[in-house]
Amino acid sequence: MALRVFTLLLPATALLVGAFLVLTPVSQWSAAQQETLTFVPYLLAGITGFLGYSFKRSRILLVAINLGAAYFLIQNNLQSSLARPDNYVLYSIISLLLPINIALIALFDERGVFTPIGIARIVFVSLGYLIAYLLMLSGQLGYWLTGLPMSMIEMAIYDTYLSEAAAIVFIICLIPVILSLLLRKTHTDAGLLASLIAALAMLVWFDRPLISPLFVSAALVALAISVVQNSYSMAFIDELTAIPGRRALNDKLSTLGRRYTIAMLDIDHFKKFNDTYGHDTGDQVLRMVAAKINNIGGAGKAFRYGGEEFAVVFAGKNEREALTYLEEVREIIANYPMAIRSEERPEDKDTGRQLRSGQKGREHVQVTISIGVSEKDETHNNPEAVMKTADQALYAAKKAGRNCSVASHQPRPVKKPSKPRRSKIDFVKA
Ligand SMILES: Nc1nc2c(ncn2[C@@H]2O[C@H](COP(=O)(O)OP(=O)(O)OP(=O)(O)O)[C@@H](O)[C@H]2O)c(=O)[nH]1
Repeated sequence: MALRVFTLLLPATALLVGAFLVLTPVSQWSAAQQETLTFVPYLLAGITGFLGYSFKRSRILLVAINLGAAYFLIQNNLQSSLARPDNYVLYSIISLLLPINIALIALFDERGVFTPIGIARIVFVSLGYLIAYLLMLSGQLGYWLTGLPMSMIEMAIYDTYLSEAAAIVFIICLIPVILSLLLRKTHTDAGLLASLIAALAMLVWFDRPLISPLFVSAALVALAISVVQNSYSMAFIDELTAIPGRRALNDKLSTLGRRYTIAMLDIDHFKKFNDTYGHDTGDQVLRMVAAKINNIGGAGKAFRYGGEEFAVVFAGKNEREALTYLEEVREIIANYPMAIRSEERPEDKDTGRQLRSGQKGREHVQVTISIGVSEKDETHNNPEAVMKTADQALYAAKKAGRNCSVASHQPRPVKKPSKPRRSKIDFVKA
C-alpha cells in the first residue's frame, strides 16, 4: 500500500519541489516575464477545471475553482502590505477558506457537475471568496479586524504570516485529505493533498516574490496530471488486481520486435475455489497471484488477460530463458500460504474441518497455477499466433496435472508437477 501511495504522490511532489527550487531564479526575471507568469495560474485553472469537467472528475473541477478564486483575490487585492487591516483580514479569510474547501472536497464523492448537488458544491466553494471580494471592494473588511480572535491577529507563527488559528485549521484539514488518499488511493486524492500542501507553503512564505503563481500553478498542473493518470488507469489498469489489463496487453503486443516469448498463466480449479471459499476470497487470491506474477524477473511484463487468466510478455527473450522466471513464479505461488479471515469459512464441510484443525483465526489456503509458453518462430511469427500456441501449451499443462509449465516447442511439462491437481482438489495449506 505504501508503494502505491508513494507512486501516486510522485508527480505532485516533484512539481512542488520544482516550484520551490525555481522561486529564486524566477524572482530575477524581467518585470514583463514576471507579469506574464502571474497569468499562468488562470490559464491552468481553466484547463484543469475543463479537464475535470470533461473527464467527470467533479472534485478536480472544485479544487481548480478553489485555487483559482483564492489566487484571483491574492493577485488583485493582496499585492500590498499585510499590515493594512483589510489586507490582513482578507489574507486570514483565504488561509481558512483554502484548507477547509480542500478538506470538504476530499470528503465528497464524485458527482456530475450539472446535477443539483454538483451545482450546490460549486456555489459553496465559490461563495466564501465572492463575499470576501465584495466586502473588500466595499472597503469594510478592515473593520472586522477588531472582531477577529486574538489567535488570528497574532501575525506570526515564528516568522511566518500564518496565524495560529489558520495553522491549526490546516493541520485538522490534513486529516480527511490524508485519510481519503489512504482509503481511496486515487490520483485525484493525491492531487488534493498536493493542493493543500501548495496552499500551506504559499501562505507560510507569502512575502516571497511570485510564490503564489508558482505554487498555485504547481498544484494545478498536479491536478491536471492526476486527471490524465486517472484516465490512463481506467483504460489500461485492471481495477481488481491493479496490474495492466487486456487493453494494455494489446498495446504491448503491437510494439514487439523480432524476438519475444509470450506465456499464458491460469489459476488451477479456480471455479472450485470460488465455490468453496466465496467470490470475495477468490478476488483476494486473484490479487495475490497478480502481485506475484507482476514481480516476475527477466523483465517479463505481466497483464491480467481476463478472469483467472494472466499473460506475461518477454521482449527479446526465448522460451528457455522465459521458463526460468516463469517456473520461479509458479513455485512461489504454489508455496505461498495465503491467510484468509476465519469468517470466510468454506461452505464445504470437509475443507471446513481441515481448516478448523489448523491455526485458529488465521486459516491458510494455497493455490497453484498452470503455465503455457511459446516463442516467436518462422511458423508463428506474429503475437496473435504466438499467444494461440501459448494457450495450447497451457491446455497441455492442465492435462498434464496442472501446477506445471509446458513450452510449445517441448510439449511435456518442464518439471513434473510436485503435487498433481487433476482429480483431488485441496486448497488447504498443510
Ligand atoms: N472471484 C473471482 N472469480 C472469477 C473472476 N473472474 C473469473 N472468475 C471465476 O474463475 C472461474 C474460472 O473457471 P474455469 O474457467 O471453469 O476454470 P477452473 O475452475 O480454474 O479450472 P481449470 O482452469 O481447468 O483448472 C469461474 O468460476 C469464474 O467465475 C473474478 O474476477 N473474481
